[in-house]
Amino acid sequence: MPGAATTTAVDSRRCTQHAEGPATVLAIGTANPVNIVLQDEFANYYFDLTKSEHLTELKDKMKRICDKSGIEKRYIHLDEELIRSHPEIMDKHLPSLEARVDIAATEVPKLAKSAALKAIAEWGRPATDITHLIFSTYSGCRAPSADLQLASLLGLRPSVSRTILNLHGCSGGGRALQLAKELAENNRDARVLVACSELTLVCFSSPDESKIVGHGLFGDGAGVVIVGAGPLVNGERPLFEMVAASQTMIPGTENTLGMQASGSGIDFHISIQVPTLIKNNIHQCLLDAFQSVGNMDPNWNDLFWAVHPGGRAILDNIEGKLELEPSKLAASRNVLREYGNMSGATITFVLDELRRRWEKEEDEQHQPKWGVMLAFGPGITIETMVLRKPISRSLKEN
Ligand SMILES: CC(=O)CC(=O)SCCNC(=O)CCNC(=O)[C@H](O)C(C)(C)COP(=O)(O)OP(=O)(O)OC[C@H]1O[C@@H](n2cnc3c(N)ncnc32)[C@H](O)[C@@H]1OP(=O)(O)O
Repeated sequence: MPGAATTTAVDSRRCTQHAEGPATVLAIGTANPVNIVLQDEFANYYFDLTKSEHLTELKDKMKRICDKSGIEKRYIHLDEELIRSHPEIMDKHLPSLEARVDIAATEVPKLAKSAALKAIAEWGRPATDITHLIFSTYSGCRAPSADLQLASLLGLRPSVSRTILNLHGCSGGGRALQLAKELAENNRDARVLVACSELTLVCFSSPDESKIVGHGLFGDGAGVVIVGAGPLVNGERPLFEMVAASQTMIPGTENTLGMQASGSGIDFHISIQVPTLIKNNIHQCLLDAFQSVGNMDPNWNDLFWAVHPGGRAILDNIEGKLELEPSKLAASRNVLREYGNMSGATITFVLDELRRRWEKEEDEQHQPKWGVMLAFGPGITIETMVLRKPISRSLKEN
């Protein structure tokens, strides 16, 4: 009977639809715009660009922030030429959201494509083998959105299962990676392309006391990670095992970190309390994460660390609170120094930096086996993922 045959097929599919192994990161690619701004020249560059030289106190404050930021350079798509063709971006009294969204609609997926091509090349399989796409950005204000654009730019199959995450801010990368883990483990043979692409263009504005810290820290970049669970196929190489992931928010902090669309672009707010709030809550958050995998009393210095470098003070506070050796946050500090805070894309750069450091180290035996990834965003939301270095790189041939 056709009905019985269908039921049998559905039941049998339910038994076999899950992956055999844990989700793993299989490849990472990153990209930045070509325009580089040096941090020790940023105050002059920014106040000149925005014709705000007369705001001397604010400019001095920007210099102090830049000096203490731990950043050496940032990549910023917005340059003088773009501003000349869109003067409304500089004038908060003129509507500019439409112009910003128009530019971002092209540039955000384009930057993601550059990162994705590198990740796909490392992965070694055709782009048409991607089954799921998750795109995270704070620049999206239209549909169809950047996920569809990227799928077309990469020639993904029309049936690729797409999800767009919008305005998760700096925790967007962490959120997207958790979703990728769930998809990979629950859908046999799924290969999930996670793309995070961020351009400060949508929130760029002339100097303003309330946004000065963001303008002093944020940069542009895109990171792409390909995630898949076993059985891995010939050529696939696991970089990180994604052991367990969780999201939590710090109660009562809804108004401390946020973004909102306005006529003149995306407005943002970053409270001076953010580093302290993270410091006060990080220990319990980590204990919960490690207890969920049966490790009741982890030694934090035995782990490797991939922490979103939201700002130098956030890294300092985490290091101090957990009494971490200075080397533990070296990958995060290096990414902060070389790129600034690229919001949701930053965590992919940190993972990339970590694995590159491992590749250069000769003494693989003494590298930590377990690690943790942390990303922070509006809420304040903390995305945590317990990671593990893949036990074996020997793969199942097919
Ligand atoms: C958007 C998202 O989704 C998630 C994110 O990642 S949001 C970004 C998260 N990042 C942060 O919250 C920034 C963390 N802060 C820092 O890294 C550091 O405070 C800093 C680099 C900005 C300054 O370094 P510091 O060691 O604290 O120096 P400090 O001398 O205390 O501060 C320098 C100036 O910055 C000001 N400042 C620091 N944080 C500020 C904030 N959030 N807003 C406004 N001003 C701020 C201070 O008041 C001080 O001003 P004055 O010099 O006029 O007194």
